[in-house]
Amino acid sequence: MIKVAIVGGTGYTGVELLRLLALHPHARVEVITSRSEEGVRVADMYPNLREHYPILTFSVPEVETLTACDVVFFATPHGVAHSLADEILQAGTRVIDLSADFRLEDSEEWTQWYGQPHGAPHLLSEAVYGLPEVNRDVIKDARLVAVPGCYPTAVQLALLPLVEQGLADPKQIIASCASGVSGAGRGTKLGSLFCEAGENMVAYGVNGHRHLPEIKQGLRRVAGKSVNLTFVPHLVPMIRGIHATTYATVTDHSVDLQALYEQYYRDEPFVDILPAGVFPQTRSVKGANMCRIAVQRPQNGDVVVVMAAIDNLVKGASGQAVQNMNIMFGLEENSGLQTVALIP
Ligand SMILES: NC(=O)C1=CN([C@@H]2O[C@H](COP(=O)(O)OP(=O)(O)OC[C@H]3O[C@@H](n4cnc5c(N)ncnc54)[C@H](OP(=O)(O)O)[C@@H]3O)[C@@H](O)[C@H]2O)C=CC1
Ligand SMILES: CC(=O)N[C@@H](CCC(=O)OP(=O)(O)O)C(=O)O
Repeated sequence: MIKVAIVGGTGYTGVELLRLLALHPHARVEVITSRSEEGVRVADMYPNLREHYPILTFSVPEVETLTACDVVFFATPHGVAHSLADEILQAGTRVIDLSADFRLEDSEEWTQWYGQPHGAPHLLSEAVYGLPEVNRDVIKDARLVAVPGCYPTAVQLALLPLVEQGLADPKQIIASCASGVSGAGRGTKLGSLFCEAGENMVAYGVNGHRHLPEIKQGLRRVAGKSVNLTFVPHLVPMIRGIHATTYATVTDHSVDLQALYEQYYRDEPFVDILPAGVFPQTRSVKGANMCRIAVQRPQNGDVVVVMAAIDNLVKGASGQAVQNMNIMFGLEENSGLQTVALIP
């Protein structure tokens, strides 16, 4: 059994890790941290988990308690993994970070977007970007994995085949995305209140969202050159879900894009290319570690529209984190991830 510690267990991605790992055949959560709920049993805070974690209790442990585990997940705000990752890695325990601390390869760019100094720039060269569809071979041997953000997961999976094959004009790619409110985390925020977000749709970060450099970095790595991306996120009245609609100008009209996408993702357990004319719905991935994608070139014109839907807390965070753990520990990639989406 892989011994797991979760730092930040009371947040939405933390409890989603608990849900997925509860049924994982080869991993057991031994330590779960929280400063605000120290001493409270998981079973008392999250009644859906009662029978799975009857005695596990939130704690504020010494770092030695974390390093007694095989892997530590960080489900914390930016900056927390910076301060602890080095010591944990030095003790021989692996780190899977759900925050953005190790996603950008350039520490100065990170500082510019996250508004604080990078706390562990010396670890960036070994951090592996945990998008298995691109980096599976490197993830296998990684000690430190940076799990992609939710929007970056959806947008990159939507665009990878086009960009890698040089079929999208890099001068102008657009991603218009919508997120459920759980994307903002569990902390009290005015914009997450029911009366604010419950019946409303609003764009934000239009002048520059911190996921923009992450998506551009990922696309640049597969394209071998920079892409000019316009990224506009929206908050919509859902609890979970990301829907990405991406637009690109096609450079070669002779390519059968449906066939390209089916071929590109044919061996991917967690990417589903929908049949032509069927479009992804967020409810078709709710609770599941799955990205459903549709590709369409309206009226056979110059523009291709690629749509992707994920659950921000699963393929957009905790499910992808468990997928990374499975790869790092040589397990079946779908261990503990065979959940079926909830409709309605
Ligand atoms: N929500 C989402 O859809 C996604 C989130 N992410 C990223 O995952 C991370 C967690 O997100 P989410 O679960 O939504 O966040 P939440 O705000 O819901 O939870 C944050 C957790 O971190 C703990 N925490 C806060 N500050 C510290 C600290 N200084 N030291 C230790 N623990 C701390 C909190 O517990 P306590 O205060 O009790 O210690 C809480 O358990 C973030 O970096 C987020 O950006 C990534 C993809 C998707
Ligand atoms: C709705 C909402 O507020 N979403 C968050 C993104 C959540 C996420 O995936 O981001 P990180 O892991 O990079 O923090 C936002 O726009 O900042």
